[in-house]
Amino acid sequence: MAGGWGCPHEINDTCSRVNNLPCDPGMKGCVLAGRYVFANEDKNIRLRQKQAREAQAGTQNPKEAPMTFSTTLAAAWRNNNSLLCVGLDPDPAKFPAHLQGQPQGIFEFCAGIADATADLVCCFKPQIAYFAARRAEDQLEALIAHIHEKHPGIPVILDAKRGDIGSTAEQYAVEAFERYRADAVTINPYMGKDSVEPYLAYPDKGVILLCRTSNPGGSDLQFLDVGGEKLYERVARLVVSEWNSNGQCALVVGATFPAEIARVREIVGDMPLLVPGIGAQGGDIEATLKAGKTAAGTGLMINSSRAILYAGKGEDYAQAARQAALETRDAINRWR
Ligand SMILES: O=C(O)c1cc(=O)[nH]c(=O)n1[C@@H]1O[C@H](COP(=O)(O)O)[C@@H](O)[C@H]1O
Repeated sequence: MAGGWGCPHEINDTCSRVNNLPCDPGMKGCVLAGRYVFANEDKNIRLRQKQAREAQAGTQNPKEAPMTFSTTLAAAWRNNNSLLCVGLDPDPAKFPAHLQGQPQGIFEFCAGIADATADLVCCFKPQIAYFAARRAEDQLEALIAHIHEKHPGIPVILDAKRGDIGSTAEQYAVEAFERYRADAVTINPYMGKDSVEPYLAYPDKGVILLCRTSNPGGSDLQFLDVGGEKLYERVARLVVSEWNSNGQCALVVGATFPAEIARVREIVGDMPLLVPGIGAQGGDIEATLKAGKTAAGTGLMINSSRAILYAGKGEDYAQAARQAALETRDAINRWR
């Protein structure tokens, strides 16, 4: 017998998609990642899953207008002819004088950068710590809403690097996707599949897992041998073979380690890679492209934050950022 109000699962059955939580007909639906899923919402989830699979295979029906992270990213790669991700890491100490001490200065600074570069990027990546450290979460919310409204084809990745047990991860997923309305979020895979499932339960959203990070200390754990392979290789294999059933996953691989970019590309096929580490961290653009581009010349979100944000120090900071973004996009495109 089906649950109340058209719940697609059986009463007292379990929802196999997330944590085997029990169906709850009394709540008019079944429990999914702490939310209640109604029959029509469930249908939408199935439709979006189908669209994501078709977009990956290139067989989507244009009339169905798929709106997943993967399809929006693929369209931005194409429409803006760009693999550049501009990272929004606002540090007020580096702001131009006219924005220093302004109550909405963080929003103003980042919105200025976004408006000046939106036609040159494939995505934006705000780093949550820069906002939270200054009690500016409301400005982060406003910034993401601003980007959605003014630049609707450009996906926003919330860089939060979350990772916790399932029940807590459910709250982080609500924070990223429902509070901030991000299109994707960065996640630490260290606690395993059940810690990632609450994010995967949003099949139209991107889940970007740390694999081979750009910092020197990344080698402390990610380079450990685990039964004949390196830990980062195991992460890549797990994600592509077991976690990516909705086609919504991507991996972080630093531009500072091109040999590992090549190895990850070998393991994951065409899965998108978020590649931070060019610009301020000194990663090499040519080596990154040679190691990481797909056969179609895409597959990468190459992040630069400080080198673009602080290219200029005056009132024309956004124009200076645009010039830096343009040069970086073109330097990337030279090797596609
Ligand atoms: O997940 C990330 O974005 C990330 C992963 C990584 O391995 N290395 C890394 O630098 N990042 C982030 O990418 C951005 C790099 O900034 P810049 O070095 O200024 O370009 C920062 O927001 C970092 O938090």
